[in-house]
Amino acid sequence: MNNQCINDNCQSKRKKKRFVAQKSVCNYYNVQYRPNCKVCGACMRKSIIYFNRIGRRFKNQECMLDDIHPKEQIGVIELSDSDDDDVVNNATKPLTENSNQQIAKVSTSLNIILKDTVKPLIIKQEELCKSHLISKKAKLITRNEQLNNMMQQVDQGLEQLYKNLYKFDGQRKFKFDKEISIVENCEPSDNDIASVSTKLLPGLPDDLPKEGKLIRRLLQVGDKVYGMKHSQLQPWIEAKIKSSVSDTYFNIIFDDEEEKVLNYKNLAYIDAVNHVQYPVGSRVIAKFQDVNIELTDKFYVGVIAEPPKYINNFRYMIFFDDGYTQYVYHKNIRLVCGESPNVSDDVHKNIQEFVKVYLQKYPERPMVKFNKKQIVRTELNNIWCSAKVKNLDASLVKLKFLDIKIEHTEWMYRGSNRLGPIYNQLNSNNQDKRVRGTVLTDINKLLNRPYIEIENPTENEKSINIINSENTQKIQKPQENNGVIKSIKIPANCPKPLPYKHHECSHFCVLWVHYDYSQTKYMNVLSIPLHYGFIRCVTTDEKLKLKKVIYTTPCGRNIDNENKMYNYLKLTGYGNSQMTIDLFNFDCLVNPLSLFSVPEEFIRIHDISHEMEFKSINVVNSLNDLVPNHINYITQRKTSPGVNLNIDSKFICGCDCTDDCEDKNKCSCWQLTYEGPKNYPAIFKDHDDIGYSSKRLHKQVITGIFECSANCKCGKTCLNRVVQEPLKTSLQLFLTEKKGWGVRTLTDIPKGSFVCTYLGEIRTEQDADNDFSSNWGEFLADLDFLETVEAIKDGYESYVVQPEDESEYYTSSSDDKEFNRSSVTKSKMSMYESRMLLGMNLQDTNTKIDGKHELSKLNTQQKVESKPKSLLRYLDKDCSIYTLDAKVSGNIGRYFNHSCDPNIFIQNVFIDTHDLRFPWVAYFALSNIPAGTELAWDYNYIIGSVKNKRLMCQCGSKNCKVRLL
Ligand SMILES: C[S@@+](CC[C@H](N)C(=O)[O-])C[C@H]1O[C@@H](n2cnc3c(N)ncnc32)[C@H](O)[C@@H]1O
Repeated sequence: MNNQCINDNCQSKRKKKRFVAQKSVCNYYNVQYRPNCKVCGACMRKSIIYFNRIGRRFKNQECMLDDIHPKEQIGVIELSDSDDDDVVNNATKPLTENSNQQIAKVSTSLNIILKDTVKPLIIKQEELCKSHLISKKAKLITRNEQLNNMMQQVDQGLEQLYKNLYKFDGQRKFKFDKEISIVENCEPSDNDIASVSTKLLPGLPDDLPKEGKLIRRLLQVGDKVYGMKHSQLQPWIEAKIKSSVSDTYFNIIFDDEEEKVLNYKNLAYIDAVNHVQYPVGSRVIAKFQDVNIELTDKFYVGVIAEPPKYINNFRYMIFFDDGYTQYVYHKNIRLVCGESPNVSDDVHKNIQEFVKVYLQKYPERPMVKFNKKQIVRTELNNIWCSAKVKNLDASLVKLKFLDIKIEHTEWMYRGSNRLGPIYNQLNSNNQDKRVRGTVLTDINKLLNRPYIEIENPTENEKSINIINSENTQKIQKPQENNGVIKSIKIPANCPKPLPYKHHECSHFCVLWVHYDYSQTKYMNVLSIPLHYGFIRCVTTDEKLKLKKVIYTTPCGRNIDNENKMYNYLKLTGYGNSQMTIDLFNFDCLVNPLSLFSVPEEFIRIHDISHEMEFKSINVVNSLNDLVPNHINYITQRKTSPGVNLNIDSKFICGCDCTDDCEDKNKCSCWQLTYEGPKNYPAIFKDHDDIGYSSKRLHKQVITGIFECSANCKCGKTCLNRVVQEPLKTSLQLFLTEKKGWGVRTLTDIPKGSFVCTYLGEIRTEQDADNDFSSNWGEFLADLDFLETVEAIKDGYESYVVQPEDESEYYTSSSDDKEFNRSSVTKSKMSMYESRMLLGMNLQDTNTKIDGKHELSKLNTQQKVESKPKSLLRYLDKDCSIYTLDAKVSGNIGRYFNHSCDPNIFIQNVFIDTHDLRFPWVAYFALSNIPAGTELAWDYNYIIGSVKNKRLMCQCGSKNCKVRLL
């Protein structure tokens, strides 16, 4: 039989006598009452003393709650002192009818007595307890407020500490310690011709007159002149006017006494003009310098093609009649005494058409943009050869021809149609009704191949401005940027990291923060972890003298890189509610708390997506009252009749991964992404660089990305699911001053982040072409994935073949050499097919005139040949190209404007179908993008390709190409 005291903390000896514990005693010790419960004498006394005290208070009408109560709460305070044990014991004794009546009587009179005596006491006690609790509640509220205030102070202190670590100057820029220099987006070194404009520029030469009206003086008998003694392509010789035959014809005598009657268009003044500069288009003779053939200081006839300016070292560019182009100083140029109203009528037939078109279009000049060592297909003696860029000088390029027996190097004008890119553009420049072609990807830029750009005529002025405005530059904010960068506050009641104690991490480390992505709609994406128990700070690594980002996890661990964070998330993740790695960023130039904020009054529409996107996209107009034209906002692509898009998941393969597709070698979807680049080893050198890394994309994969899909075993947190996720970036549609509507980011976007997709209606090319409402294709984007991949093949070997000095290009490994060589041979075949045609039908104008000075075809125009045939031609009839039309139906992606200095790029991604004609079109960040910046991509429009359409570019970037179309 259990003889233990019901008080767990009973101190009395085991042998001491135990009594039956009544209900009230059990209550006092918070033990459930049972008839055989026992209590020792001491513990019973203690409870009786307590109840006596309480009873007295009750009787004296004092608040019972003011007393000291046992620590454990008492379930019931029983006022009766009836002995249940007695009741149980007595229950066995039979009661007589008489005694029953007596009990009933006593009970009634007791009830009456209790009603008269105890009830008023209970009512009083109720009142007392109520006021006691009210005053206690008030005290707790005050205390709670005090604690909240203290919490706020701590938060403010922490925030200040945070700001100090960032050195946040209120205008969002970060300041760094002096010894640290962080170079972002380095310019491509002095190889790049663009860098010429930022080099230290020379001063104005003393002998260079100002611009002004050119006046030709009349020729007098006895004047010394230069005359065309032999032919237009030979040097002009000094002579004297012997007599005038008419106003325009003169009899001249050369030094060797030979006489000739020449028109004044074949005579030039003996001295350089000194009152004004020679304008572009002036007919002149100039000293031609040719180091190769030692033929210097002789005057040849030509036309001024470019005026002297900072960027060309204050020299004139001259198109000589024999086809050469050279820079010449003012002092080495003489004005021809007369010229036709159209100066091109006077030049040699070889360059006549070229000069005519050039002067008509001037100052707009398409030129090939080169980097040193690039290889470019160039015409020489009617044959297309590979030539390597040796040097650059403003508008000229020095090329060394590679696949010819006799060494040949020459300076060429970068706009010459002997250069493959210019030639191709001229030949493919059949004007169209709408924009098309390489709209989504410019292969040449991407692969660092030479490409054409229109020279910016104001470049010269710009470079002067750069020099003069140093330090004094005051950028006036355009009105469209009517917002400020604020730093958001993480609410004080958000979980904060616990002090670190040694432990193994598991999902318990983060379970308590209750992360739920569906609740994050209004948070900056990078601030999400900071709302759920993480802290992020920037510290200086004393050893490396570099700033670095450290996250403190909810369990107090410090993590300083992406890999460790990924492992942490893996260890602590639980199901689908785990955080993904793209919510974290370890770049100290990115601030997860920055938020671009515009005054409320400029917000015209709260959400242009009508809550179809996970993030609302508000429409802001700080310029006028306009709102965007209505569009049918969509979050999935639509198809128009005739487009057979099959997104049945049965037709795509899926992976079996259960590791979030972390092991790329085991994931069959990742392998699909790797497949394309295998054909282009010279372009995709580093296998690890291809595709997503921690859900970010740092480099475009032209051969496409294949994401995991509905058919895969992997879950939502898979590393190969990026573009298919709902919109995470906080975007805003706003009215720009010169480009219509545009899109800006409200938060900092780290480099490589997925921004959003470009959605529209998929239409057949023919359907889009015939639809006049599509206009010139403003909202069309050709799904030109296949064409783009084809374009990589085309000319692939010009990227690989470096026959001149192989050592520079082949890697040291002999295996690699073999690899590259075989790819050269392979691609040469296709090159042969596609390019050799171009060499045919060229006029043979490369004849020697004077035995020394070779006639070049630098500027001569060749007959237009048909475009190289594309593989697409051989594809099935049904494999036509499709177009995304976002004019009527589209998403936020349709509003992104063009910039010549873009901050986002396009990537083709396959998700719901592996039909290569139907990629998803996705935008990714090209660099870290600060909050408040407009997002813009390079439209890659081919200038002049749309009939009757001319569009000036308003992107405002330093490298603006002036024309968009
Ligand atoms: C795809 S839409 C972009 C959204 C457009 N701004 C709007 O208001 O709907 C392309 C059009 O935007 C304008 N645009 C885009 N970038 C431009 C730029 N850099 N300069 C001038 N206009 C530009 C041109 O009118 C172009 O036809």
